[in-house]
Amino acid sequence: MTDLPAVPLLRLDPGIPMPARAHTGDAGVDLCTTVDVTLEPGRRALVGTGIAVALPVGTVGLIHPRSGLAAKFGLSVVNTPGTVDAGYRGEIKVCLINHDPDRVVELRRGDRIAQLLVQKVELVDFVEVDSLDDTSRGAGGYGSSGGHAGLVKEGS
Ligand SMILES: O=c1ccn([C@H]2C[C@H](O)[C@@H](COP(=O)(O)OP(=O)(O)OP(=O)(O)O)O2)c(=O)[nH]1
Ligand SMILES: [Mg+2]
Repeated sequence: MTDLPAVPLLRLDPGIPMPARAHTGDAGVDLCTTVDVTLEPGRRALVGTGIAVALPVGTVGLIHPRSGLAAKFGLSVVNTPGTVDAGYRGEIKVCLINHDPDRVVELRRGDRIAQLLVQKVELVDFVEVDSLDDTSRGAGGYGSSGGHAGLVKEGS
């Protein structure tokens, strides 16, 4: 399903299973926490996954939240998606955050807490210039195309 060779993966914690896809064709492999974590509302924690990888140059690992945990418990990743550089050989870690305003999130060692996607990435160079070409968007951004009126109620 890919023209890339299998990615070398070191299991730093033998008690944690190989990352795996829940279903054939899934974009990501699930990552587990190596530690129990209790996250009070609004709190975050950096947790280990027990794995290290050697991604091919020209690819990047992206750490995404799991949608089920996000929808059910408000659990997400602070820096989503986390960036795992091809040259990184340390343990992949995940900076989890509890976005739920009221409920504590309790995670146990071995729970699947996030997912790792591997994508090809262009390693472009940058060249300094004096001006940029004209486009219809120009410098417009951050809502310049409209569509936000009425989304926020007066006084909120
Ligand atoms: O969710 C993440 C994000 C990053 N990393 C590791 C792999 C990545 O290659 C390295 C550096 O990440 P990043 O470049 O996002 O962090 P930084 O704050 O810029 O650190 P550095 O100065 O080390 O680049 O940390 C993780 O294990 N998990
Ligand atoms: Mg960096």
